[in-house]
Amino acid sequence: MEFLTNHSSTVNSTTVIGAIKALDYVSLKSAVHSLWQQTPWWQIVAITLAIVVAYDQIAYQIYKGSIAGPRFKVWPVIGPFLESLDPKFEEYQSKWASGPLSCVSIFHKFVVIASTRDLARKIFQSPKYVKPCVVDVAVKILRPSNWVFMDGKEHSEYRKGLNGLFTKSSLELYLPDQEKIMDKYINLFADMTKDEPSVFFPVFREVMCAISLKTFCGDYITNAQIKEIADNYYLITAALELVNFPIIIPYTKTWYGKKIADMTMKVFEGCAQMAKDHIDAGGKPKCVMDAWVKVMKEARDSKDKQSLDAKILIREFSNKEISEAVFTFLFASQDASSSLCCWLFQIVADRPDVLKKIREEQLRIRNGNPYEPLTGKLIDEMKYTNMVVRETLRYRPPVLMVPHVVKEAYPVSENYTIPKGAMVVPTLYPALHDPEAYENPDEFVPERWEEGSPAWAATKNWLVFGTGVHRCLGQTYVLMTFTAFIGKAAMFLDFDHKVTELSEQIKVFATIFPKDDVIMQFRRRDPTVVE
Ligand code: HEM
Repeated sequence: MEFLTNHSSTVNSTTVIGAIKALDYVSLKSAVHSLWQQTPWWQIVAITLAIVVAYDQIAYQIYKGSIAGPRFKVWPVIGPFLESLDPKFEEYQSKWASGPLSCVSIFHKFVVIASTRDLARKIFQSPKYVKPCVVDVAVKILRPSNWVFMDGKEHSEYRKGLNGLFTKSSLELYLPDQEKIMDKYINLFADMTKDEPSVFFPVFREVMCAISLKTFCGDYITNAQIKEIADNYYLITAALELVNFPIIIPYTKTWYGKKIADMTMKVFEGCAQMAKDHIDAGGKPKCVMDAWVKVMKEARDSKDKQSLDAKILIREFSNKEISEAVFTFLFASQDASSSLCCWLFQIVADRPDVLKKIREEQLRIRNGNPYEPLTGKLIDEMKYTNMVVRETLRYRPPVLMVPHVVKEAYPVSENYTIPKGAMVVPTLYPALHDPEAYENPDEFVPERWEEGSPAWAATKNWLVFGTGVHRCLGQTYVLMTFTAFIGKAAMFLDFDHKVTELSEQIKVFATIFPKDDVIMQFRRRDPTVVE
């Protein structure tokens, strides 16, 4: 009975509240309607804008909490959008110096920048909370099915299958084809600057693209295809600028970028089929595609499939899948390798003592024969040349920062939690210029990489290639290829760098480059002598 009473009283009060609500709604609706009719349009626009700006400022204050960053968003809503169109290295540096964690907000995006070694490492090693992110349009250019967009277990399984393509023993197989391209460009450098110096930024980009394409596709890719891809690759970099329109509109940067990416992947598909035919016919692997196809074949032929540790390789990959993955290798390597190439040639040219030591070493390990073909063993003996490459990577790390997206609220420090959906950017440069790890960090000193030295001991600071589950797949490749390339170039060419007031200044274009684009002249020399 009591239940019934209570029940009926509930029904009654609900009915009454419902009636009041209905009344309220009707009167509220008519009040809003008459207010709408009485208010001039410009006042409505002004009020809406004020609400948006106030919401944006309040959200910024809440997200910012105690970390460093502008007190208010000086430019409402857009934030420092205009500065981000033309990023300046010095502005990045002052941001890193402003605090271990600092922030900016551009449009709706809240970005947290981590500038200490330990915070950067922590972020790289927190796949539970973060994953690497690329600009929106990258998904369209690289295609959504691409492995680089995988996360968690799916990513690590796939990655296991790729690691073997870039081990030292695999890389040794690719050396003969790589050396052909190195020789070709060493000659070209001398020919093209016979009469006067030239700007080398575009030339170094072309060399890097050509070496990568030869490594990935061997002789399946023709010289004409290499030339076409190398000539047009900059359209892909331009399409993937940090600030870009996410929808692909015909004849815009992103449209051209996608066109070149599709064309390149089409070429790779054809190469993948040729690699399959070659390996099926019992051929030896000579390039990355061959190596991949060979492991697939081994898995197919293996009686004991479980004994293969990379289970992912047991399945067959289509030509399209291979082409998409190989495209990501090109994409990941092209800008960073071009940056390293520019700085390496400039730095060596500006330091005749370093150039001389490289030559001495190259001739010594080849027993005086500069034409000795490249092998893994020979590159292992290039200790000093390797130290020069390593020090260039430390002194001018191509990748300054690696943007990540926060998957769930991330307590990155005792006092600060990064909100879900924000971007967090671990930076690499400060760790690589940390005076505690590297004495006089702003000086170029290859000798700091002598075996057993403090620089070697500071493994935690070596963030050139990132760390954790997404660490660079190509790091051994980079050290081997560049050591071999600068070693050969030093023997066969005299380097002359035209130093300008911009040579040591840093330009940010995806990675970093000398601001004057490296003006150089090369002359052929007798490779059998040091002086
Ligand atoms: C100087 C040259 C290079 C530098 C400085 C560099 C640097 C980096 C960095 C900082 C990352 C992000 C790592 C992380 O999130 O922890 C990365 C990722 C990657 N790099 Fe490199 N890289 C270089 C060349 C290459 C080359 C030559 C290749 C391929 C042959 C390559 C393939 C990749 C791939 C596939 C990833 C993504 C790995 C994943 O998500 O699992 N990189 N690289």
